[in-house]
Amino acid sequence: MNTAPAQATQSVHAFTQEARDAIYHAIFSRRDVRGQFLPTPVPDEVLSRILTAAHYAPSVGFMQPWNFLVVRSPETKRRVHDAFAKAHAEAADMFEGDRRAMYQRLKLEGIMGSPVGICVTCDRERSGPVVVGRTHMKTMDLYSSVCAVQNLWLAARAEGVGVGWVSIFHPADLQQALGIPEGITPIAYLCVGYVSHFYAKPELETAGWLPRLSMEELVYFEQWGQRDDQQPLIAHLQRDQAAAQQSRQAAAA
Ligand SMILES: Cc1cc2c(cc1C)N(C[C@H](O)[C@H](O)[C@H](O)COP(=O)(O)O)c1[nH]c(=O)[nH]c(=O)c1N2
Repeated sequence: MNTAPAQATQSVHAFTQEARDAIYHAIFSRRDVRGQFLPTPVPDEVLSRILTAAHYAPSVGFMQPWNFLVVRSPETKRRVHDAFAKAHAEAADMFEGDRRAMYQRLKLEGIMGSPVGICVTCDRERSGPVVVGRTHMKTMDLYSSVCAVQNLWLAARAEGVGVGWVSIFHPADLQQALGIPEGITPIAYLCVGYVSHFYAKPELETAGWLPRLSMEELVYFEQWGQRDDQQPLIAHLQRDQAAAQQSRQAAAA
């Protein structure tokens, strides 16, 4: 992907081309990993870098509402897996016909197979009831913890470590499995570990569950729903999405 802006608009603050390429490479080759985990332990120095990256995420009112609960024991993982299995069986019944059969064939977790689990949480009371930026949109603290997850996910990809997000739980069951008190919201249970390979495409895309959407369908101008193919931005988006597709294939090869 040609990530370099035209020379005239190059910011003096921009990273070098090599550094920018590395960032985009992490973004486009990051995958949700469910099944290719290796038993190789993730060294603490690597885990520490990944968790520190998570902690440097943006947060509403600088609330930093997250905690990171590291799970290594098979007994704890088993409890988490039991909670998943219950919700997963219920989830299958929510899909109809062919979709149900297809859902049942999907692998949607790597809880026992990954060496480390990390539960990212949100403490909604962390900095008191009135938070800068959360005064009117109350879920901003939850989104902040999600930002931490994304930082963690990208840092892990750069370290060659796979991450798989599991969200098929009754939250109360996950809380019970991990001893998380009622006032703390579980945001993500992440399966973390080295992998044999990263797939080029999302597994749900490969399975035919859903395709990747085109950028030009998603970008509106001035008013909701207003598309404009004549905007020069659209041609750039088409080129960059095509390049992103190619770069992920090259990365997988
Ligand atoms: C909030 C949230 C929750 C979940 C996910 C993601 C996110 C953002 N994903 C992963 C999801 O299926 C995956 O990101 C998409 O299919 C796109 O694939 P890549 O992440 O690009 O590989 C996910 N995957 C899975 O196997 N079991 C799950 O329960 C979940 N839950």
